[in-house]
Amino acid sequence: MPFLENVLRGKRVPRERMLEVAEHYKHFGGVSPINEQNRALIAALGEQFSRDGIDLPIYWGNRNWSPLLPEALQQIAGDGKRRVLAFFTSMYSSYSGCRQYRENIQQAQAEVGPQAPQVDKLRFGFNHPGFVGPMAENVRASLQSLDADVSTPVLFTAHSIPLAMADNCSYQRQLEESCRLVAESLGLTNWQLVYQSRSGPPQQPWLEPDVCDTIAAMDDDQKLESLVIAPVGFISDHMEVIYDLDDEAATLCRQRSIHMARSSTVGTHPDFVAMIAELVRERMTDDVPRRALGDLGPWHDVCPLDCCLYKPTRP
Ligand SMILES: CC1=C(CCC(=O)O)c2cc3nc(cc4[nH]c(cc5[nH]c(cc1n2)c(C)c5CCC(=O)O)c(CCC(=O)O)c4C)C(CCC(=O)O)=C3C
Ligand SMILES: [Fe+2]
Repeated sequence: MPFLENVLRGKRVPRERMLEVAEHYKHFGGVSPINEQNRALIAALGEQFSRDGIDLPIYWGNRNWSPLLPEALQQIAGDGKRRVLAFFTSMYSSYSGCRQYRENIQQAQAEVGPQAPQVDKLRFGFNHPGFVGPMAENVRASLQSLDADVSTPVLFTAHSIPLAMADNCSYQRQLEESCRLVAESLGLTNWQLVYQSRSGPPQQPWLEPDVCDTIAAMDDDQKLESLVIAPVGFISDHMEVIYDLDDEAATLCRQRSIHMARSSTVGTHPDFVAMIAELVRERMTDDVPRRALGDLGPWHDVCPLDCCLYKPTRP
């Protein structure tokens, strides 16, 4: 509950929703797997840095639970470091995944005071071969586990956000691009981007369609035999994946006798870990090419002033 209170402070999300989500966490002993997953990613990245000859320490700061961002910046300052590169654990631009983290960093810098390091964020990786490649590999593995071919429906999922948030960022455009790149690399013929984990009040419009609504509609329309759900909007199998997909969506599929396979997120896939190191190297020297697949090109290093603006309307 204290974690959820932090997440939702000042947000337009009903209290009943918070209590409902607390139940999701209680299914897993009241603990999110995300901290453990971030520890694993940091360990893998440390090994990658050694292999790549990148002699930099790695720190970790969360927005809503310890280890918190101000503690991390304090530690960095205490170690005498003046400049930091920040990897955000989201591949996409939105207020939640971009601007809010930048605001959190500024607040943490203010807390630490004049000794606080300068922080530069790395570009988003939604169209990087080190993200698209592993995602495609995981979708292929799901198809194989179902003994299914490329005409099997694949639902790519991402966290829904309020339309008022989506209007001021490139979230949907980047997601569509990731999905298209994964789909084209595998030759998928029946895929769609849908959304999950919406949490606002019903009268507030959020990105649609919802994953479960889509499964029900597709199955009503034309009986579904098998289905792949690929959570392209996340980088680890945290609560939104293991509850909202592996429990809720999986239950719906079981009730309707649909064979469903949920693709793994990229997690600590070696190519993804190597991507993070590459994004770091890009910013250390001028001779590292900025790799990006598809039409949108490498995303910006420095956010423009109006990047991912969002003024939540209070209830
Ligand atoms: C875009 C996006 C990502 C993807 C990008 C990224 O990864 O950053 C993401 C990831 C995550 N969201 C997470 C958890 C939660 N998100 C909530 C609520 C919200 N998420 C939002 C957006 C996003 N969320 C929004 C617009 C809200 C409404 C409140 C607000 O405007 O801020 C709530 C409150 C309860 C609820 O209503 O669901 C919880 C508990 C966890 C941790 C899971 C774990 O613990 O394992 C992760 C990785
Ligand atoms: Fe969230």
